[in-house]
Amino acid sequence: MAGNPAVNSEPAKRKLAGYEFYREVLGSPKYVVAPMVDQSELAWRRLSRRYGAQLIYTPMINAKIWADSTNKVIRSSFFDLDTGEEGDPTTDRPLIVQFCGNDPDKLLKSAKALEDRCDAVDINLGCPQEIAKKGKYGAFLQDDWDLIYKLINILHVNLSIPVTAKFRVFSTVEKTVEYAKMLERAGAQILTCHGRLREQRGQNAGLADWAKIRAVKESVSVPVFANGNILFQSDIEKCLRETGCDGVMSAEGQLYNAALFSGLAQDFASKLVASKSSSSPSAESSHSPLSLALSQHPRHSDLALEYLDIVKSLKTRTSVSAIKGHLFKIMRPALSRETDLRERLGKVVIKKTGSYADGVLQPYVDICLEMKERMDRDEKQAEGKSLDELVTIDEVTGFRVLPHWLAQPYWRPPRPAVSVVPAKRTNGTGEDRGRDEGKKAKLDLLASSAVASPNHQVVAPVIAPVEAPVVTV
Ligand SMILES: Cc1cc2nc3c(=O)[nH]c(=O)nc-3n(C[C@H](O)[C@H](O)[C@H](O)COP(=O)(O)O)c2cc1C
Repeated sequence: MAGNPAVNSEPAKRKLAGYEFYREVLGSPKYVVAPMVDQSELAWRRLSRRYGAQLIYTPMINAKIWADSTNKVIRSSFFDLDTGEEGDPTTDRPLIVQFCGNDPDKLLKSAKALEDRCDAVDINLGCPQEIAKKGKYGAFLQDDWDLIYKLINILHVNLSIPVTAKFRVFSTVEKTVEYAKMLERAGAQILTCHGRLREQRGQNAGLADWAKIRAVKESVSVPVFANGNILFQSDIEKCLRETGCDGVMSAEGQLYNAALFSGLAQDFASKLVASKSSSSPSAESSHSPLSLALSQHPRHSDLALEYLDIVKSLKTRTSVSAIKGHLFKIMRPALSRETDLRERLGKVVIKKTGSYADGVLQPYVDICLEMKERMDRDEKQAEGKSLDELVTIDEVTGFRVLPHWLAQPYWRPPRPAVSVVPAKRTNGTGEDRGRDEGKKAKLDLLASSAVASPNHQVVAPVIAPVEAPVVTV
């Protein structure tokens, strides 16, 4: 049943709701890939599912543009209905399609067009960008609760599938909780709580506040996903424990390492470890630190080539900007040293239309193959050393840096300098940030995680792409 007793209007026909929907339709996903403009596209979703992602959101679709446009090219740049690949029941599910917008009728019209191609429709209430301010959507709806209620409720009542919502926190726990309850009353059947404020974006992104996420989880009865502060696998378990949430959603951490979730879902673990350890030069046991590292942090040039193979195999056209963006991020650990390859990657020009058959993507493939050759060379040179010997600690953040041939998170040097404050809670949030204890941070932060060592909280280790400004939508 659409069983939220607080909901005003009941949907026209029965559909699963809340935990029933979460379990029976979605399969109780814990490891979730975030909606990302130009980055959670079909090809990336295929790759991510191979590496343990259990639920994925599409990039946000502008409901006004979709509803107003009859142009097939424009529409298919958001979601390709023709090939049948997007939302395919066997290869692209579970899938949540995300929309942004501020007009209930247009939102409904757009969502109706895709309701048969996904498991739920999400509303983006978190985008803090200028473009969202101008268009009055995303986080800029945060001040208009009546409108938000209408946006959610019209989908709740009229769609055959559930509606969900992704939102940012307010400056107080009380207001955040009140807001989350309103979203639930309106009919949202899953809430994703991004633990940052609307103002925390770009260089000021800072840390997400897990305490607020926990308060949200405790105050609603629908499933809640926690979003923010996930760089390494160790952060995932910690986040689930400290927020009590049903799942963890990652955006940037997963973009830099598509294997962020690998091995976490049980049935997936054995498959992955088997395939990766067989190609491990050391042929160590699958429980050895090295093979563990390889399953969680595969060789990035392999991931890049695998991604390109997927792009080539699809009838759905992946945008050139998406491909380039992914390659820069995936191979980032080595691009800062292989500067000629970085330059070549930046200069590749591919036509913005047409199929990728017949070697159109060969310039990218060549760069990745060249990268692979160089990484194999470097790895060979390190043969005989244990992973522990190869791991270094970033001077500024104190985080682990794995060998440069392995996929791993990237964080830009924090601005201003890393600040550390005594932790009042152990949730690793930025809520109590303040005093700058300068270099002490470097010594304290030998943790393998994005969030804090037990006694201190890091402020501002935000991951950012090297080739483009940060987008925290
Ligand atoms: C490249 C990129 C594109 C994004 N696009 C969207 C989007 O379309 N919709 C949305 O709700 N959030 C979007 N976001 C925000 C993420 O979904 C997520 O809330 C945010 O990055 C915080 O998660 P993280 O700390 O794991 O990166 C985007 C983030 C990035 C990095």
